[in-house]
Amino acid sequence: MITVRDLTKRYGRGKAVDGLTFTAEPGRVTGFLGPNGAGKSTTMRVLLGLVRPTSGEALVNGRVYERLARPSREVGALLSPDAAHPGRSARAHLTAKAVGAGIPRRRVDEVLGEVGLAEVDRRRVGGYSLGMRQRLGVADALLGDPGVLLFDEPVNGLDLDGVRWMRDLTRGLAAEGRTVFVSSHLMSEMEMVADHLVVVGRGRLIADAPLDDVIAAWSRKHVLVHSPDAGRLRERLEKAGPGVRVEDVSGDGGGGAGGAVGAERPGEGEGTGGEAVPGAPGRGRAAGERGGPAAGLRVFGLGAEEVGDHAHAAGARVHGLRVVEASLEQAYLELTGDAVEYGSRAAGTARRSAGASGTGNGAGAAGPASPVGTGGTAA
Ligand SMILES: Nc1ncnc2c1ncn2[C@@H]1O[C@H](COP(=O)(O)OP(=O)(O)OP(=O)(O)O)[C@@H](O)[C@H]1O
Repeated sequence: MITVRDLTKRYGRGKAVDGLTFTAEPGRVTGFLGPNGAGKSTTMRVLLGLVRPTSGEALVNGRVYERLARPSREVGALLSPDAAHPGRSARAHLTAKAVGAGIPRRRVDEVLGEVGLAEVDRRRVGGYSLGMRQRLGVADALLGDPGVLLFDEPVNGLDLDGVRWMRDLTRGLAAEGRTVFVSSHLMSEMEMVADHLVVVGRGRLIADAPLDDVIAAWSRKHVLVHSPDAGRLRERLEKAGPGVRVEDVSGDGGGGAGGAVGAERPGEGEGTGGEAVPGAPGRGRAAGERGGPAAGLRVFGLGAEEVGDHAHAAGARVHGLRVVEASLEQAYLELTGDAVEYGSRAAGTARRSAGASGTGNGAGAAGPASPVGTGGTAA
């Protein structure tokens, strides 16, 4: 179990971690997600006693690292693939650590087998590929058979096989009842591996909730429709039933925390299979082909066919219509839109226009507008 309470770490004037509170429970993979510089590594380093917090605490099994009786039996960590000396063999590295920590030598053979390095255990680590060094880092973390595991960006630089292997291993460790805490800036990877997410930006908590809740609450499936007759269409849709809700895409920056639109994401939109929608927020509206500009509506609670039928019945021209699926990537961009330390201005603008403002900088974690707060889940 990991408990982080009101943790702050200051470097000079800046705060790498700023009042962070969350827990990571046994038996599940807790994804620690955030853009570069969000404070993930610093939090892990505080947990491991490598960095002293400015205030607050970070506990493993209820204790600060220095107070753990046998630390390597309680917590194992993969912080970097380069933790072992390049001149040593994997076996020598692990044996030295086992001897130092009072761990039986047979455990070295077990972990070498577990990570698939048994055949190359006497080769110098300097000749290992990144994937092999990452496996050695995992063997190191598992050596004391700890109940808590911290993996900092474990799939960075791994090929597909390595990513799959790491994913299976991570899930397997949680299935054994361990607390598995994995950092990543790759939302797609987290979607595959995490049960629960702690999302941070600029050192502050943005969300702390089960993965499915983050996706559902922040990135609801909806239909995006663009029409030069949006007013008429909106009127019609609003009468379609109590479960139907319509938001204006333009104007207020997306109508709240609801939905980023696929076309708003960097690298997406124009040119993706001809489904680009004119008038994506932040870029101004494209003029309608006939008549006035096409305005965008997000329609929650109806399918694409129904929206199309309503448009037809209302006599509203449709210039674009597509289903926006819920995805973690989309949710992540919404959540961290204002919390990106470095990033292109255009991307940041697009994200903010997707409704992230007001949820970034930690405000959303506790604010009443946030459906993915710490309140319900981090007790
Ligand atoms: N030793 C240090 N001295 C000064 N600033 C630091 C130090 N370590 C981290 N920082 C700063 O603290 C902030 C958080 O860094 P941290 O490495 O914890 O973020 P991260 O979420 O792990 O990012 P990344 O995904 O890029 O590794 C960054 O702005 C970083 O520059």
